This record gives sequence, structure tokens and C-alpha cells, in this order.
Amino acid sequence: MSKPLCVLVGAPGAGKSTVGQLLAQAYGVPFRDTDADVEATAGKPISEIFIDEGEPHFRAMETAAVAAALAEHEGVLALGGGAVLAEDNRALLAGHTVVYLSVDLSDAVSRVGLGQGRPLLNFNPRATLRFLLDQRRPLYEQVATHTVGTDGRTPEEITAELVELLKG
Ligand SMILES: Nc1ncnc2c1ncn2[C@@H]1O[C@H](COP(=O)(O)OP(=O)(O)O)[C@@H](O)[C@H]1O
Ligand SMILES: O=C(O)C1=C[C@@H](OP(=O)(O)O)[C@@H](O)[C@H](O)C1
Ligand SMILES: [Mg+2]
Repeated sequence: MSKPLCVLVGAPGAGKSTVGQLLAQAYGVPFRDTDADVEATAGKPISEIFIDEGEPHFRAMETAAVAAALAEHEGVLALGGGAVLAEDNRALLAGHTVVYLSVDLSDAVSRVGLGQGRPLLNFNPRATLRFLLDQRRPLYEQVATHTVGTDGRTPEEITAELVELLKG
């Protein structure tokens, strides 16, 4: 089975997209992000997919993107934060090197506050993130082969830890 070197999972704001790119650079391998794959397929941003077609349609596209990337991509792969909600996706992650980037509520809130484009967090991001973190933590833990804490640490520090962790 062709497989990604490493798959990053975790909540919005954990830094999957940021650390994933740095880790791919460190290894000199390609980076792929299932959110970007979904946007490329749809020809529009995730925020517009949610508005035009709704979250269930986004989730179906995401599941197809996860399956394709796990089968094809040999570099570093970042998933969207909600990809672990689908049992099909969790099953597909078995046998892969999956890193859970954990983040606490306060760091997640301040990080997502820096960016746009997460439609689930448009309304009351703090309360929504609190719910998402509680709901998903067991799912991230279930699929992870490794866990790395990101609170109060720079993306470069996290990347350096990942390079060490994945050496073995
Ligand atoms: N360790 C970190 N410390 C501070 N800011 C971070 C860290 N990791 C990511 N960020 C910032 O937080 C925001 C969300 O990061 P992103 O990589 O998109 O997270 P995710 O893909 O997990 O939702 C971005 O603005 C990014 O620059
Ligand atoms: O947590 C979620 O359900 C989502 C997270 C987003 O990705 P990030 O985790 O990269 O922000 C993106 O897939 C979409 O907005 C839904
Ligand atoms: Mg991301």
C-alpha cells in the first residue's frame, strides 16, 4: 500500500496545515491538505460549500478526499479537523502513521481568531470549539499513533519534535 509519510489530525487551530507544510519541507516531500483538495474539486472555498450545499455535502466530499489522499499521497497529509467524525475515515486511517496535534481551548480560540474560512466557527467560536474539542478528543486519540501537544509552542518547535518522534 502506498501511504503518506505522516497524517496530521486535530482540532481547528491545532496547526495541522501550518506544521504539515513545515514538516514536508523538513523532509523534502510534498504536502497535501484535504481541505485544499475539497476546495479544488468544488471550485470554491469551504465557506461557500457550506452555504450553497450544506455541511453533509462537504462531509461527503471530505470523505472522498481523505480516501484518495490516503491511497495516493506519499508525503505529509493534513486532514480537516472534522474528518475523524466519519467512521469510514477512521477505518481508513488504520495502519497509517497518524499524529494527533492536541490544542487546548484558549490556544485554539486565539489561533482561529487569526484566520477566516471556518464556517463552523463563524458564530461563537469559543463555545463551538469547546464542544468540538470535547466531542472529538476521543476520536483523535482513537486514530492516533502519536500525540504532540502544541500549546504555547511555535510551529517550528512542534515540527522539530515531530522529526525526532518519527525517526524511529
Ligand atoms: N503553534 C502555533 N502557535 C501559534 N500560532 C499557530 C500555531 N500553529 C498554527 N498557528 C496559526 O493558527 C492559525 C491556524 O493554523 P492552521 O495550521 O490553519 O490550523 P489547522 O489546520 O489545524 O486548523 C494560523 O493562523 C496559523 O498561522
Ligand atoms: O473542524 C471542522 O469540522 C472543520 C475544520 C476545517 O479544517 P481545519 O481543521 O484545518 O481548520 C475545515 O475542514 C472545515 O471548516 C470544517
Ligand atoms: Mg487546516
